[in-house]
Amino acid sequence: MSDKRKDYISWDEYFMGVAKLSALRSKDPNTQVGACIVSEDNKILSMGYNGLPRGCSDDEFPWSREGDPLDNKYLYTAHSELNAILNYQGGTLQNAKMYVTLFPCNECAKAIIQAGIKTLVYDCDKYSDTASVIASKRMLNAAGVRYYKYDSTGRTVQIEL
Ligand SMILES: Nc1ccn([C@H]2C[C@H](O)[C@@H](COP(=O)(O)O)O2)c(=O)n1
Ligand SMILES: [Zn+2]
Repeated sequence: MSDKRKDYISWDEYFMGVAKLSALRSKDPNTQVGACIVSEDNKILSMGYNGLPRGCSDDEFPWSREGDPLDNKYLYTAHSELNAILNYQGGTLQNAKMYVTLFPCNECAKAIIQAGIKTLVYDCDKYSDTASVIASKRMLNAAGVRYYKYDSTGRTVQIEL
């Protein structure tokens, strides 16, 4: 009898990998974010990436970061975390875990808390100094949502698409 494979990916690598793959669907030219929601028993429940709401054309709405608020992306883009929550078609996300490639903003933190998600695993935290992320952490702490940084193994995978 042969031994089992030893170099299989861990649960964290698997789910953060799915979040990273989801991010590749984003049309945002500056920051692509992906999220993957997982049940307590490691089943994938939902995924999302940042983009425009349904019916709002990727080619007609702005992707710029600057200028008049009505002419840049910020008022229009739906964040990956919110999309993952809204994409869920099942019952409840109570006690679920979210893997996300970028630390959630304050608005997504509210949705995460209200959805009953209890654990958050994030990769990048490049906006940690902003009021949005500081407020997000304040709310997650108050609500008892545990969060920790993804501990990357540095392993790379190549997938032919
Ligand atoms: N946790 C987050 C944070 C941001 N987003 C989205 C919103 C925008 O599409 C983009 C950020 O753009 P930037 O200001 O870096 O040019 O990422 C998200 O989905 N989740
Ligand atoms: Zn957000």
